[in-house]
Amino acid sequence: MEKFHYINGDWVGQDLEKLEVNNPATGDVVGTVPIGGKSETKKAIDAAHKAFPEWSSLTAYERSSYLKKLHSLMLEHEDELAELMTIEMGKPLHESKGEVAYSASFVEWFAEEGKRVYGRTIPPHKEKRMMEVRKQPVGVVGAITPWNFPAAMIARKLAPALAAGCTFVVKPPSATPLTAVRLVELCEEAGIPKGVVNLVTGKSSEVAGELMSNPHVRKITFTGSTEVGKKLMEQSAETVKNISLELGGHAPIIVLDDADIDKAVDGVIASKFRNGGQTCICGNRVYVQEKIYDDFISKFVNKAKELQVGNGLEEGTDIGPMIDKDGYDKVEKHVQNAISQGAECVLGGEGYEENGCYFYRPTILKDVAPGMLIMNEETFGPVAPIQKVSTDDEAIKFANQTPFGLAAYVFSESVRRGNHVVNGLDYGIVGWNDGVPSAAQAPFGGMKQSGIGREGGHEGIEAYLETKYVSIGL
Ligand SMILES: NC(=O)C1=CN([C@@H]2O[C@H](COP(=O)(O)OP(=O)(O)OC[C@H]3O[C@@H](n4cnc5c(N)ncnc54)[C@H](OP(=O)(O)O)[C@@H]3O)[C@@H](O)[C@H]2O)C=CC1
Ligand SMILES: O=C(O)CCCC(=O)O
Repeated sequence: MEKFHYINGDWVGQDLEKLEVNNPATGDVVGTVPIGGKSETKKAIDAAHKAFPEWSSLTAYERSSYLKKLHSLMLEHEDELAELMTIEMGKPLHESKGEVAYSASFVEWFAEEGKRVYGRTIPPHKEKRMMEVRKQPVGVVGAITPWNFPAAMIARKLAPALAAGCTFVVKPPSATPLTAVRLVELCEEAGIPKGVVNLVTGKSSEVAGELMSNPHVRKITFTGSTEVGKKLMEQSAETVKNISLELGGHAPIIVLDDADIDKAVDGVIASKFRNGGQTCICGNRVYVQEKIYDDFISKFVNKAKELQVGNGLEEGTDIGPMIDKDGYDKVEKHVQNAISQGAECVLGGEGYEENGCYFYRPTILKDVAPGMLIMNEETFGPVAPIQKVSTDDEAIKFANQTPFGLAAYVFSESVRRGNHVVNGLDYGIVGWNDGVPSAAQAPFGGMKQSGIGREGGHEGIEAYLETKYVSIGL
């Protein structure tokens, strides 16, 4: 499968050197994309800049109808998009299907939300004066996206940007560019005018370098590691760009002793093992109160041991491959570090290599301590470390111990105790008796070093709007 750049409505880059895309479950080459650099990115930005006046002057209703067409096309192509995603990223096919529907839900939500970009009037402090607040699109948007959600992380940036009247240049990840290109093909099929959506694949230092330094780009939206996010924040200072960052997480899961244990086990499995643990809001560590500690662990192990590891295309697979060897090595390092410092492995604890591809078995560690690597650094793999805690306040203290603040979870049947924990958590998203809180209509994003800004919900379109205050003398 040969795919290309999409710049100003043309598929280009046929003459450039190609990057091979591998299936992480088999090692097979499944496609190629061009290795673009500064000059291709500049052309894409110029096209987006040129398309901006016309696109931004359409009515919200006109932009909405393009997005609705895109939404229908995504659902029409659900099976094909899902298969492509599994082939290049590895997640089980049923999760890929879920991701296509999830991605389409952002397009649908923002097709409607664009119609609700309201300004306001302010009571003046003087006679013969009108004061009003208007909203306008921020301008050309540069989006840099990660491999773990190849479709959703583009859709939840592209849809609000386009709905707000912005034009768009996306740099997808090198590991999973094919799904991104297919989505952009559907944008073309939906009739979105040329120059409004552009895509450049290639060297992140060069493509992102141009996006960050080009003065025509007014907004950068990034999902990925905290390390790269910090670099982008520094680089955005030069041209003072509006920036949204959705960065790493280290989600704590607190299971209080009044929790419904079966419900908690299901919630922890859903949170922890979705996408093989390669999700920024996945539970990274579990705190369980002493009274239910042994009972919870035994039920958790019994359920988790049924999870099947393998090729995501095969029926029955629950956990696909790790994205690459670096991802696998990080998981192995965290597990070994915990065991060497006294944690007990009660399930899994190892992975395997097959044809140069890396798989990790669902793993549960008990009696983990706060100082271990796994309790502090993002693991991004199918490992659940469990620490025993006594009081609710002790659980809150440990939950807040890292510099991350994206998602956290609490399982409790008590309104008073659950609410106390929710209030104490320094996190942008909290699932209370809910292991999968994400939804297009809700704000998604983190506090502390997990990022800046929110995607989804009304906040998700605000991120692509400027506020203009107008004072009118009458
Ligand atoms: N918040 C989240 O959802 C995610 C968190 N992570 C965390 O990050 C770890 C590493 O994953 P990784 O894929 O390397 O994440 P990165 O942050 O490196 O990659 C995310 C995106 O940023 C691009 N990128 C990489 N380096 C730069 C740079 N210097 N300047 C601008 N853009 C850059 C990548 O491009 P390219 O692919 O071409 O290098 C990709 O498009 C994971 O193990 C996980 O802990 C990872 C992915 C998502
Ligand atoms: O950044 C991620 O890891 C993707 C988040 C998936 C979700 O929206 O739940």
